Amino acid sequence: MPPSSLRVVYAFAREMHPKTTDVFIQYGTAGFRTKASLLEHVVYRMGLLAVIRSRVKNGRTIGMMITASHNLEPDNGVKLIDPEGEMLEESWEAIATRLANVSDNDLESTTAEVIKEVNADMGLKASVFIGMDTRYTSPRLAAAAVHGVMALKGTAKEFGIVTTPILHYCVRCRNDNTYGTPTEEGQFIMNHNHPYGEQMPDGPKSSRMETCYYEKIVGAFKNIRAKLPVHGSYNTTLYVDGANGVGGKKLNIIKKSLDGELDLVLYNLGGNGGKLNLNCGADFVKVSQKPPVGVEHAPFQRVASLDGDGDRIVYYYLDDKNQMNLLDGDKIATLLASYITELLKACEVTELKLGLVQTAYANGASTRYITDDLKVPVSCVKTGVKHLHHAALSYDIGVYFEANGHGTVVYSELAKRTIRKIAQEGEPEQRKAAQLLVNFIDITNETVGDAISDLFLVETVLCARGLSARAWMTAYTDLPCRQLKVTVQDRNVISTADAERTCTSPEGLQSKVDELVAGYKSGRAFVRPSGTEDVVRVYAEAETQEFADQLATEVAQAVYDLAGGVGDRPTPA
Ligand SMILES: CC(=O)N[C@H]1[C@@H](OP(=O)(O)O)O[C@H](CO)[C@@H](O)[C@@H]1O
Ligand SMILES: [Mg+2]
Repeated sequence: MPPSSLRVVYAFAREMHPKTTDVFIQYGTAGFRTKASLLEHVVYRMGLLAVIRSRVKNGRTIGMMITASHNLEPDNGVKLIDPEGEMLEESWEAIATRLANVSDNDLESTTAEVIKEVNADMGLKASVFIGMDTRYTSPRLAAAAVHGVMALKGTAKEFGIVTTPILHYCVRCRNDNTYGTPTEEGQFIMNHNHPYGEQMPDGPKSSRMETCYYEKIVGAFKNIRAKLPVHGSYNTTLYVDGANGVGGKKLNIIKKSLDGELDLVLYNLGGNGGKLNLNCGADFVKVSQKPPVGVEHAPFQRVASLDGDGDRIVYYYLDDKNQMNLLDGDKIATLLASYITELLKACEVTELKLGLVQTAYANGASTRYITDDLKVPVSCVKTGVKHLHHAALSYDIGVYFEANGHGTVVYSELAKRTIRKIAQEGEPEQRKAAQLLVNFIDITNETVGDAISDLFLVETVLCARGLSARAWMTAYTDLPCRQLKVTVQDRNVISTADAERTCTSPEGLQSKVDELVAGYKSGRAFVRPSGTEDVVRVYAEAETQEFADQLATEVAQAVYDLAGGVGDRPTPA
């Protein structure tokens, strides 16, 4: 691209999306995330970067999702999606941070430098898919994204309000039509064809694109249900907390096509003044260990709680003493892994290696259960789905979940080929199990953790085993745990190693944590800087809730003292 063309980049930025703040912003665990009012120039610049990335990937489609997930309404964010539907390659995060923080005056030259450094052929076509969550600031940011894409002569397609995993899925399908229906023919709310860019046909004015996603997941769910009679203590009524976000809205569309196989009773769909993620949603339920506001149910009723952008899910029920019983990402991962293992055994497949991936936040009891009872290999990686996803790809079948309910299952080509072959050519009993497994794979959104896909996977296993949530709970008993946040002057003074389980700086903090942990039976604790909030996170578990709370408070105090705490000292949990 001749240098003169880059003037458009500068002019657009100055006129429409000027940088109005000097606050430094960093591409973290989940892209950029901060107050929506500080983001417009960042999103515009990510539009530029998405085009450059698309060209480096030979014109393959890149995704841009406008969301701040489980954060409250005033926040927003943006993250890029790579061609396979995965998170942006880690080495590009620093480039994203650099481009987001340069002054408007330096934007033109920095863009040119980046293009040179990554060796992008700016003569190639470029395609970017853009989706957003339900925040009122999202449409404005999506417009900034489109402008960024157009400034570098890429083609932007807007999907409007979608869950994050729907956008990941669509990006993957656009680049690999064996995974799903090619997205060109789907529903596009709007095409922005640059006059010199790639010309994309308008899709039919139906919801074909989403139907493709729905067809994949719900179609496979209905297929599997036809083979699995409802029995035992499984009940087809499922209550759902939609966090007043996009996931509940999409389930409301799906609900009508379920033909009674699953009776979804939906709450917190965003109407009636319900505020996004406020005292509801998967993150609130997991961290506070309290039921969400706005959901009414009888004791033992199974409830699924989604987060604001529909990529996380946890389950819970209240018992007859109104006590919270949480079935989190660890419980979901173990449920799915044990069912897949059971089906593989019935298929008589021994050559496929199944493994589970967790983070340090996984409850110690779950890790012990996986190793001792399920006898499945388990690895621990750094927080953030990209780390889990990559580790899971090293298995033929990799099950990964963060304790907060973000996860999925990935299957290698060998695993899929092997299972499909048995489904067609195996002995009758093997064939039956393999056919269930084929449907199970189809329900899965392998690109990223997906609350909707995970919901149907969980419901499948519970139905197949005739389990109530109460019976599912008995697989193992969680160690009581507590999470706290500490505000410090600069959270980057904390460095960690060993999948974030050991703190390597500031000096003395880890030995203090070790000393505190040693005072508790079944005690475990660690600290790490958050990648999405300006805080240090503290995690502790111990034999009783009282001890877990106490240990967490003591560790939080150590962080405050040794890592430059600001504001109020941590108060007892
Ligand atoms: C303890 C915890 O739940 N951390 C979350 C949170 O990251 P932090 O880096 O801890 O802020 O947001 C991430 C993005 O949603 C998610 O991947 C991660 O698991
Ligand atoms: Mg989310």
